[in-house]
Amino acid sequence: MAQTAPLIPRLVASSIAIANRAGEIIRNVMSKGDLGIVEKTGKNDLQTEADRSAQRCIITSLSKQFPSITIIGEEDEPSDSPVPSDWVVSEVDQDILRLECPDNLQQVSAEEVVVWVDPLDGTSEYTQGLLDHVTVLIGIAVGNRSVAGVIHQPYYNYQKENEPLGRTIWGIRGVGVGGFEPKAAPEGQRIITTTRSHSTPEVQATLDAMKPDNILRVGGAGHKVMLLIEGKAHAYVFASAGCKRWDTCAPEAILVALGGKLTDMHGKEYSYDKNTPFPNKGGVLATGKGENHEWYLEKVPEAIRKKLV
Ligand SMILES: O=P(O)(O)O[C@H]1[C@H](O)[C@@H](O)[C@H](OP(=O)(O)O)[C@@H](O)[C@H]1O
Ligand SMILES: [Mg+2]
Ligand SMILES: [Mg+2]
Ligand SMILES: [Mg+2]
Repeated sequence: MAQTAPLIPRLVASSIAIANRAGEIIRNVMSKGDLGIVEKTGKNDLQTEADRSAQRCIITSLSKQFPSITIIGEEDEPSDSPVPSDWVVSEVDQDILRLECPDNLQQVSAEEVVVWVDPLDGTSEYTQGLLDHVTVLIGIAVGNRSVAGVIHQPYYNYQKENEPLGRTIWGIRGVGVGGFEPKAAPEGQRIITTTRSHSTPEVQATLDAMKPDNILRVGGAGHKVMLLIEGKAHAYVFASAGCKRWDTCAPEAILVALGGKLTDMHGKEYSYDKNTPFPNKGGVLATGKGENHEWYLEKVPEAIRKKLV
């Protein structure tokens, strides 16, 4: 079966198993208690042993299984960093291989594929114990479009007894989503999710212009999109640079597979081409299925929009 399925479902099937292993590694680092925190260049921009190890697991496993694809990971890691053999995943999720693949994804070649890896999204929150903000993101692009994605939540259910710890959700444009129950956000309200640690006067002014009933300030790009697809928020609004392609590639594919949308503050979709610069300089506007994306775009103050280029 694995040999006969097209490349994109095979990549998703492998990414699910790999993201699960990365999640175990992230939990193990936390349990051992030595996070090995390094400060990177930006505000609240940290890297831990969990980010480094999870990325090694993901990139080594993906490149062994798919030697000709391009893989771009968030963390700068020496290519000869040691990778224990039990971090190299060869399992695949068999259910994904049985899915019907749409015509436009049938013939994709490995050379057209770019995989954007955020081994641990929500690192600051991880170091602060806000564990439900943490995700592992594996986004799959063909050419410049995000077409499929996997979001793993290593700490899903961590405060519940007798419930399985962690879960993995996936989405493929034109196929659908799995691993969770999609839900619409409540009618007659406007709930917006945004940054908890990178706010600016422009970010706040944009939120104010949208007159939300409630603002959910949480960490992690993956976590914020999860709030949209599980019906806890109507829009994710971040009128600032700072987010990167590996933050949005996987969430965008899952959101779009469900009928939502993710663009910059000009309404333009981001390119996920292998040569594209990493920063999402135009900000992030993501809306759930049935939301009027244009309405949110129109509310962005013009002076703020102009700065986001
Ligand atoms: O993978 P990390 O570095 O944890 O990813 C960051 C994002 O780059 C950043 O945009 C998010 O900012 P906000 O939460 O302030 O929106 C941050 O949470 C992480 O996801
Ligand atoms: Mg980071
Ligand atoms: Mg991230
Ligand atoms: Mg990260």
